[in-house]
Amino acid sequence: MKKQENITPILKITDLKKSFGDNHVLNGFTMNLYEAENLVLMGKSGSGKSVMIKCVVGLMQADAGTIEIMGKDITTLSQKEFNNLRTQIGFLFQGSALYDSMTVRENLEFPLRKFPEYANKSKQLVLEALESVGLKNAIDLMPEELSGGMKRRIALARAIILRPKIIIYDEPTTGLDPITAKEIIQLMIGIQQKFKTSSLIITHDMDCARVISNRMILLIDGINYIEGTYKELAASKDKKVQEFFK
Ligand SMILES: Nc1ncnc2c1ncn2[C@@H]1O[C@H](COP(=O)(O)OP(=O)(O)OP(=O)(O)O)[C@@H](O)[C@H]1O
Repeated sequence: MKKQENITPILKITDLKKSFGDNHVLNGFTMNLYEAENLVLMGKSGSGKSVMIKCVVGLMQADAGTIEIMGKDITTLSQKEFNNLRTQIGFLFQGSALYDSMTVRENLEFPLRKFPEYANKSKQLVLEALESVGLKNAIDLMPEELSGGMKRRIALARAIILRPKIIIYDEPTTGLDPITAKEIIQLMIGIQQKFKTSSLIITHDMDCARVISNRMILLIDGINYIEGTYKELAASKDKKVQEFFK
């Protein structure tokens, strides 16, 4: 992989700290996400991955440290500026999180509602997003009529509908059978290539990490304990690192 040191990261987290009483979850976590890369973040259950993401999207305030999205320190932004910046981030949540009472079309239109500028284009954006995940024909179906893999695809279509620069995937393959999981991984790779998005992928799925990652970070003891390619990390002699590759 090419050297990234001289390129400005699209997401830059520096020395992030967050504690809940005596529970020191993030102890100076630092990471950079670069343009058009697939970065996998791994950490044991309870290691602070969700806390970190919540800080990035403004759902939680860090105790210390900085978060820069596309060169802007989020703590210095007004709510309006921050909301605008957040449209540059798409999410694929654990378990797809579709609204059960809405059709696929309505689920996809939902993130567009807040933006009057998309009112005229919404039909086209919905169709393009569905086409990107190969499910144009599912537009009028209800979520209950979709398989788990289809739901995940629709959730992915919703994540990319505003053409975000960054996509955060939270456990994208959890709950899927191995074949469907592979299909979703291939789709994620395809989307990254088509839209040149930068992806931060939180996963416990080693197969997913091996196939998709350009780079990996292990969140251990509240810090970026080690980062490198899958191969580099898999070859580590460090016991804490080896535990992930057993
Ligand atoms: N709002 C909160 N109040 C108190 N403690 C919290 C809060 N949110 C998270 N924590 C604690 O922070 C720690 C990290 O939780 P977090 O949800 O970030 O883990 P995670 O790495 O995402 O785990 P998993 O892989 O299971 O999703 C846990 O000890 C959790 O109990």
